[in-house]
Amino acid sequence: MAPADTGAGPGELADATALEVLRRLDTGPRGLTEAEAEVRLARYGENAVPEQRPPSWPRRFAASVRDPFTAVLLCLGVVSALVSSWGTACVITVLVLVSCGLRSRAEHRADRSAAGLRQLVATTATVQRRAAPGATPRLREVPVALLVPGDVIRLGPGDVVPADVRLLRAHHLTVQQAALTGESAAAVKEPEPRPAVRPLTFGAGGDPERPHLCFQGSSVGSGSGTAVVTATGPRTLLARAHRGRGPAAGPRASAFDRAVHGISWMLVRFMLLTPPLVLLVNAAVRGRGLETLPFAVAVAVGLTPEMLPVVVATVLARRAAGLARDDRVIVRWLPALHDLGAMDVLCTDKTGTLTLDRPVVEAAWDPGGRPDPGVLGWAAVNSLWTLHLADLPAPDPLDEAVLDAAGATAGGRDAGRWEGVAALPFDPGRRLSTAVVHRSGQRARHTLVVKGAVEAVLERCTRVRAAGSGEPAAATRPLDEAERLRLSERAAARAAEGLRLLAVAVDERPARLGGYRAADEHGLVLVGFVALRDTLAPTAAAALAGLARRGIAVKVVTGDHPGTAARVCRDLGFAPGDVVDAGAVDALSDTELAELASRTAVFARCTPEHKARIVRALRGAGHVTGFLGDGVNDLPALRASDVGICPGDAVDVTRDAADVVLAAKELTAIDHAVTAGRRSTSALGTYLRVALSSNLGNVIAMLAAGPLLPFLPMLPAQVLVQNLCFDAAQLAFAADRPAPGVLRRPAALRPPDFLRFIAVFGVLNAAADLGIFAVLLATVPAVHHSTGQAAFHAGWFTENLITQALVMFLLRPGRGGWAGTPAAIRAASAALAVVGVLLPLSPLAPALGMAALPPTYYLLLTAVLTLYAAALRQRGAPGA
Ligand SMILES: Nc1ncnc2c1ncn2[C@@H]1O[C@H](COP(=O)(O)OP(=O)(O)OP(=O)(O)O)[C@@H](O)[C@H]1O
Ligand SMILES: [Mg+2]
Repeated sequence: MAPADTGAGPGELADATALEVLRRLDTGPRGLTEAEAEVRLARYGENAVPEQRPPSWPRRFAASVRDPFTAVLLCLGVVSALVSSWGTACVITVLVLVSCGLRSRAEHRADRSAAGLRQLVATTATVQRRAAPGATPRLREVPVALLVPGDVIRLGPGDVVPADVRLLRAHHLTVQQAALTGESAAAVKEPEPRPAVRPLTFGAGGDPERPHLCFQGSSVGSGSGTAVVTATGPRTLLARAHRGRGPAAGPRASAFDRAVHGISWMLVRFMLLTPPLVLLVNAAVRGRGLETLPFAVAVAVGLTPEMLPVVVATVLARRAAGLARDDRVIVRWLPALHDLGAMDVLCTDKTGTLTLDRPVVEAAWDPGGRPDPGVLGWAAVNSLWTLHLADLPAPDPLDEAVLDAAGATAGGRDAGRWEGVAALPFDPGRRLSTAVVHRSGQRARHTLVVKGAVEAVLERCTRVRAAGSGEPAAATRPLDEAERLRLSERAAARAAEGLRLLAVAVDERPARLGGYRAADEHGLVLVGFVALRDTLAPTAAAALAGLARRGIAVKVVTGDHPGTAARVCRDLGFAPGDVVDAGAVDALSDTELAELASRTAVFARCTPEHKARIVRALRGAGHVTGFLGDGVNDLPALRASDVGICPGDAVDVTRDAADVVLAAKELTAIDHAVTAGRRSTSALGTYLRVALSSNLGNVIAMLAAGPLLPFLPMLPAQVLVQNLCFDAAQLAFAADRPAPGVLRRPAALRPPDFLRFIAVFGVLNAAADLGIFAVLLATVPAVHHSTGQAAFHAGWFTENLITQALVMFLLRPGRGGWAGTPAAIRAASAALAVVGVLLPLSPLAPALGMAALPPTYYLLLTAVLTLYAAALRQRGAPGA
């Protein structure tokens, strides 16, 4: 029988019972058979997540047209068409088309080079399927794309909900649904439907506020659940919310966006001001009317760095493609590359990032510090039953290590004689996990078995087990403050050896019917400690050293014990200084925290919120802050950072939120990513400085020429041809290779720095132009007649192109000059100079309104250019 058509999503199933939903989907709690899943896949298609689909060509093109420069160019085009200045309108149209085309192509290329890698780190879902109708169901990881309606899946901490689902079972499940609702607080989910509290604003797609429904794109924060898939692919709520919208914007407004927007809007204002200003000056001084409008528009076009979007996209895309190819680093959206280059602080988590998170149990002791395998037995009871009862898709590495080690011991075998009643799975806020169990056949008494961070467990204990591994109630004594202190000092001493410590406590109570909550974790009896050793990530030490060389301050922010954190840092050759316990930061204001954070290298015992708050404080203090982490507890900090980085084996939600994924797991790849970021920023900065200062110089010269000359200094067509030549030559900056010195410090695009630079060199450029005006007025015969004016125009055209060619290599930072300039830029600037000299002498000259110049002009031009080059050298380029 075919399942009910799930095209309508869970809307009509919203209030149905779990059984009813399973029946309508023609499935059962044991899941589908592989054969049935295949049939359904053919029928419903793949379960593609909307934002992972690459945008189509028309969409990409449309997105590039929305750029402010393109928009202003189009406005100028419309103005030109209105005054029938068809030549200008055509040139503008060509500029827009070429710019958008080149930009789309660059982005498409970068996408393609990362696509292969994205497959490597693609998310999977844990699905329960059967080989044949009679077979037992097996849990299996399948690519998210292969899920079909009716599949039964497991959800655990760190999972991204892969499709729209209806819960069948849940244990303390919380999900974050920001992707759908924008609400960042976690929502509690449970299988019992509650009637809608408000009308279904989400139409037939279902309502994220319903507790028994989870939706594609949400992330599991804590707890676990089993659910049946109700809608996949284009039928999910997320897909429907996406429909009709362009590709999803980047995760947040980054430092790059702010910089580029700052610069863009500054220029757009200039450009909009230019035409009225040119008209006004010409009308006031020379009494010219609207006939100067085409010229005014051409000047505004000349000021526009219309190739900026292309150069940005090409530079970033080229670097991103290089990183994907050579270092297997995926830059999920291009502006993150600039932020990597600008990053001056990197906060990193410890477990799973600097260490491998494959701990091995090293010892277990009773509270007196004597070896005691019985403690491990209790820890194993906790691990086994939290795992079983909470339906976790995969065990936590700590639990896995405990179970591995206990398997061989008597305590471990003993674990099987208990039966589970309830479980409160681990969450990084509580730092505990609890299993409630009873002995086989003895249902009247429940035993709470708690394990977790030493301080978290100790503060919930009131008694200590005296000795031996017998029943918890056998021989206990009260736990007073002095003993609590002694126990935590002993634990701290072991942590300082680099061990990860867990405290284990139990309590026996009369059985009860109601469920258990975190509030029940009190009045416990401490039974002892389990110590685990984690291995350092092989590339972590080299990566930390590399970051220090790049001028990036590293801060370790971990949920682990201060002692363990300090030791791991020392083993990695990183000085921990005074480790701050994150509990102490709660009382601090944001400014106090920022001050503390700037001089602290290690924060321990951080909750996920602490990690995020530290990142926000550093950003607030003006640092471009990166965050490197792999776990669910890193998610808020990753989102709060300027650039979120995660290793390739991070949990799904973290990978989903990161801007940069290190697919090869090698942390040293961060160094290459940072270098790539700084290189691209340097190339963009050079392009902007060169393009803007010469454009500004030309505009100043044209404005000055209005009152000085009885004729226009250049015809509109000439302004546009010159502009096209500049644009073509400046595309070479996409290939810029900055000097090594540039890579030693964080590099960012800062609008105020640009303004200062552009103002100085713009004026210098205008001075050279005015110099050449004087030369031309002195050397060109009959300058008041049309032939003389054609020669004048040619003279300025030649000078403009050569000065532009000069700045292309004189204004590069670091080792500038001819020898230190990449071949592509040398070739482009030489070509520009050649065109500048030859075009006025070529057969094309009359068509463009230019005429040949007298030889004395060339002599004097050489003098002006020499002076100009000397001035450029003297002012020096930035970063030299
Ligand atoms: N499965 C677990 N059961 C009980 N306690 C746990 C479990 N996992 C971790 N803990 C305890 O909770 C503490 C905090 O864990 P959390 O996951 O927040 O950080 P972490 O893994 O120690 O470090 P990092 O933040 O560097 O990843 C751990 O140091 C450990 O003492
Ligand atoms: Mg971690």
